[in-house]
Amino acid sequence: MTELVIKNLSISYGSKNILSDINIPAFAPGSMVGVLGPNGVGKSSFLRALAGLNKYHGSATLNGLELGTMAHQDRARQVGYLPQTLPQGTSLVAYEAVISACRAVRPDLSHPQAQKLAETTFNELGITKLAFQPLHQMSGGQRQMVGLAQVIVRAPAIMLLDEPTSALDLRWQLQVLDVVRRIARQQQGLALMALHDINLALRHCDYVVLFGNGRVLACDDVSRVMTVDHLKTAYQVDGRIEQCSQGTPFVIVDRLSPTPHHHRE
Ligand SMILES: Nc1ncnc2c1ncn2[C@@H]1O[C@H](COP(=O)(O)OP(=O)(O)OP(=O)(O)O)[C@@H](O)[C@H]1O
Repeated sequence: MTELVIKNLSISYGSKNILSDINIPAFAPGSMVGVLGPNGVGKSSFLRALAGLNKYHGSATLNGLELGTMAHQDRARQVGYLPQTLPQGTSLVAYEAVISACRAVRPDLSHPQAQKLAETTFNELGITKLAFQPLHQMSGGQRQMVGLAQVIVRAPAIMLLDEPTSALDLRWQLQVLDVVRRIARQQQGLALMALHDINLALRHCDYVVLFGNGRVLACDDVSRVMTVDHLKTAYQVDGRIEQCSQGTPFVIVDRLSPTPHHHRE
């Protein structure tokens, strides 16, 4: 059971307000949640706040515990965060990096158990070929997948993934989102993912939180969240919401909106 409840949350840097009045009711456990919105709206800041890396006002509780003040070790166990840009990496090989991520927060596992878990995770993500490659010799996409493996082995209640597919080609985007979905379902946890590709989000998420103009424009079931108005308000584009032959909504962008809404600084 994983319950994330966000009430009157706001995030600012100094006197600069980024997001305010964020109220998000609990999502059904096992859900994939897309965090969408234009560049600079605050998606990363929001995920970082939930990960305990940015201060916030208001409340964000995980199973009743305030994320901002949770003990470091508890948060490391409960909250898995994948940053947007991963460090260049060390000369550690992927397998070692994943095992040490696991051992850091799961003293419950013996070394052989951690090894087994790392192997299973590499298999599941389809990246066994990378296991013995040093991180600093990897491509951006390969490092992104190893970073995700580090999150997955920790088996957190919530995964906060900042653009987890940004460096991945089409096939790997699907592979990664399928694995994240399976894990979220199995563990009855939550995966919150900042995504730029609206159609990828509409296809893979259960819910979408859409930020625009410093607040939540919409937070709803994926089938209802995206509207022509929201596209215009959030992204200043004119577009349409169509349905593909399999019933999934998708967005077609026709043009930039002729009368752009005020752009947030
Ligand atoms: N450490 C910081 N100090 C001051 N301002 C910051 C800091 N980090 C981010 N910002 C500002 O906060 C706003 C939100 O940034 P954030 O990275 O959260 O947006 P985003 O929605 O993730 O953007 P993108 O889609 O481009 O990654 C931006 O205006 C950015 O300039």
